Amino acid sequence: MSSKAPPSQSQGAAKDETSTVLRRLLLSDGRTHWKGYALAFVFMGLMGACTALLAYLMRDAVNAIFVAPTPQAVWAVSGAVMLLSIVKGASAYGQSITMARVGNRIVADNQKRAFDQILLQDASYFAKHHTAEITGRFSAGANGARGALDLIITSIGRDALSLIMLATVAIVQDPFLAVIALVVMPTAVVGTRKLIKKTKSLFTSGFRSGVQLSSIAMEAIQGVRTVKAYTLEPVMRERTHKFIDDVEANSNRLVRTQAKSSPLMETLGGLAIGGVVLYAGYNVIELGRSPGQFFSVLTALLLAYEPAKRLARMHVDLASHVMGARMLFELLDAPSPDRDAPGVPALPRPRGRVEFREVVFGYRPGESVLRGLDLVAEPGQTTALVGQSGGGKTTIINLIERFYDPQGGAVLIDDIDARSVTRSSVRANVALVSQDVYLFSGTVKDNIGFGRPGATDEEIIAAARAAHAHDFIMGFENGYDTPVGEHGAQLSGGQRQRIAIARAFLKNAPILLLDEATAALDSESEALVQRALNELQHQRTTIVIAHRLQTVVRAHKICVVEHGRVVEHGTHDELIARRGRYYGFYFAQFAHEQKQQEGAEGSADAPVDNLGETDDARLHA
Ligand SMILES: Nc1ncnc2c1ncn2[C@@H]1O[C@H](COP(=O)(O)OP(=O)(O)OP(=O)(O)O)[C@@H](O)[C@H]1O
Repeated sequence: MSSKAPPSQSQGAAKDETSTVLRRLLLSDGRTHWKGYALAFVFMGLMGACTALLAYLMRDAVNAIFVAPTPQAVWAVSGAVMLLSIVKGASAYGQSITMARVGNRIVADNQKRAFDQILLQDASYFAKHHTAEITGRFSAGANGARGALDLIITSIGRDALSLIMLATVAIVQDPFLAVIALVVMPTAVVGTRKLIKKTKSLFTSGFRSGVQLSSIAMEAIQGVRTVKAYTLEPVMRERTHKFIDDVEANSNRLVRTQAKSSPLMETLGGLAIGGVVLYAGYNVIELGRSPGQFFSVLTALLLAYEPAKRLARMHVDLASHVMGARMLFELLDAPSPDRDAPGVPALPRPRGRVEFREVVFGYRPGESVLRGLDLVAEPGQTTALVGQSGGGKTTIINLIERFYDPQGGAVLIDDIDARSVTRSSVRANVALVSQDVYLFSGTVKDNIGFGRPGATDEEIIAAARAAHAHDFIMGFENGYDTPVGEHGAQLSGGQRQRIAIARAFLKNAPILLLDEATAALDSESEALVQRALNELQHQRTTIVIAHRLQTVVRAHKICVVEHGRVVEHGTHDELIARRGRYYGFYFAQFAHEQKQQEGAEGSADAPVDNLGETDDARLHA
């Protein structure tokens, strides 16, 4: 199947797209900042007028010096030239300051809008799009919007205005000479259409390779421990260098394409000036006319050269900005699935009963992960989810947090369908502590404080004490003001966990979700974290995912989740007595741990805590 549209159609579409993007930019950011742009326009008009007057004065300057030398005239002309230059310089300053301020504001506004929109995306969006692509759109988009508006305003305000005024000077001085100048401009614009198309496609492929480059560089940096541990440096270097080369080659192609409009202008400009010299020479030498006129037109032409060149390639330069702005609009126009419908009430603080009623859910169409799952977690009790890997335990947690909504059945909190209340009110009543603790750059205090923005220092310290984190925090030289490093890199796994638990203490939500919170810790850290967790669970509805069954034997209820259903539930003793799936898991794990303790060869590599890897035959032994 060919993806290429017929040339005329695609050209039409590209033109349409450009004008749609520009219209939208002018009506949104352009309209918002019209006062700033109007001021910049005034400065640009002044600059154009000064430029034109300078060209005009060339006639009097030449005549006052060479044709009929008069000291007073020379003084007058040079004074006027100086004055005009001062006004022009001041206007140029005013114009660039105004444009920069407006431009920076547009970038800032659009980045805010884009970021807010990113936050309104749901978990599936982040699963589909790489972080580098999202951040790339975020910055390229905002800068594209600014660049496109900048270019249009300066092209019209500065270049077109200067050009018109200079053309007027040329016409006033010598209409015939002016005609030569006026022929140049439109001719120079012809032939840029192809360049525009090429620029757009190069911009898009450049953006793509840029995103790929940032993503692999980002991954290599974030996963630097794995890279070093597996001596993957050469592989990473090769992959990254290849993308860097691609980006470089693409940038060179883009510059070459955009620069192609210059030689055209260069040639035409030269021809025009040559023509003017010939005509003027004939007039002065053969017909005895004053050279002042000729110099004035020549100056006007020379001064018109740069703005004309910029105008001639404006369309080509605009193309990449338009593509950037389009990316921004695509992001801003994306649906906001994580936004609540207007008028949806908030969930009142619940007692914390969580019920899954025949819940059906899949991440991808046609692939059910939860298949009519029923589950009840009673208020104030601990309910453990155990079962094979991929059975759907984390998915259950994702649905309670409303990271996703079920496609069938309902998740109820105190008998209220979670979909009928705002997402933020559901999340405000749920605290999640998982194996991968995410710490933000900032201090220990900031990170605990995220549990409840606005909490006082005393409350933060109390939460840290409850999480058995206070002592190690006070052991740091700067105590609570110690920076945690990127992603908490300056803390140990157990310390990060306890900060996360302190955050959950501070949040004080009635529902607590623990997703294998102690799985990654050594036994010493685990004991401390477990103590903190036990205290955190007190009087809260706790749903805990655990692969290490020892950690959940005291749970009020244990549910075995398999293939998206609860296949067995009860207390540890009940399930052991039943001799079903749980019984098999438990004894297989118990036997495995004992074997490990005895130092049995070969068993150390087998996963202790991953029920999915356990042999079924052994389970039922
Ligand atoms: N974002 C996602 N997109 C598509 N499929 C997903 C996504 N997250 C999970 N899955 C799939 O859903 C199924 C259930 O995953 P889930 O993480 O809930 O299992 P789990 O019981 O928690 O497993 P484990 O014990 O290994 O953590 C798996 O088959 C997994 O591949």
